[in-house]
Amino acid sequence: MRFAVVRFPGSCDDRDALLACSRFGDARLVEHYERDLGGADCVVIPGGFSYGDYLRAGALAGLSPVMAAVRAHADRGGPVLGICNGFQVLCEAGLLPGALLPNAGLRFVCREVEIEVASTRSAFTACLGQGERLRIPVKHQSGRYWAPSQVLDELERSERVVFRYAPGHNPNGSERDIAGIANERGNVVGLMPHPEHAVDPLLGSADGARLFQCVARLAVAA
Ligand SMILES: NC(=O)CC[C@H](N)C(=O)O
Repeated sequence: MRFAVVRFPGSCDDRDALLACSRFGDARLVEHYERDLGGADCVVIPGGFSYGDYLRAGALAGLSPVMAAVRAHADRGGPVLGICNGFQVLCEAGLLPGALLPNAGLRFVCREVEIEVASTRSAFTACLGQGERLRIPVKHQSGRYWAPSQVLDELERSERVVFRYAPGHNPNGSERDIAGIANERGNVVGLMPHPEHAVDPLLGSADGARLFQCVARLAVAA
């Protein structure tokens, strides 16, 4: 599998994302000004503070030239994973519904949390167990997932809530404990926790590696 990790000015987790992807395939950086993805099979939009989070986190990155290529890739059914700032970018670009608002406590949170696999109907969770718990760190100031209640109902009904914070682990006040969601086809996933920071027991957890492993395994099976 060929992974493309998209980098914007202010991205800061691109190196960890490259490391995580390189365990399961080839991984290369694609810059925000590029207009094609170099034949990548899977796109990862990493965490950080793209464009300094000016205007709203992810808003300016969502307008970058590279996002047209990401959108075309997603429209073809290609897998896209947005992590933290990447999730914010995907929401701002309209590839995922809803928005990431400032944390309920109005503080930056940086800690390990437990999340549960709420749906296996996505390219990154199809190989995981329903209800399975993963230990993964969060670090953000605008991580409170919000969408109108009809949208939340529809996300739940169509099994597009992919990850939930385990009881007592919601760090930001996200609606319905939502930690990650998917688009209708299940090929585009965004989540606030950072699987790329949890890919080795030396880091405290290797649970995050399973998302990258899953998408690579599906590609081999296809
Ligand atoms: N770790 C990150 O990706 C940070 C996300 C984001 N810019 C925030 O703090 O809200």
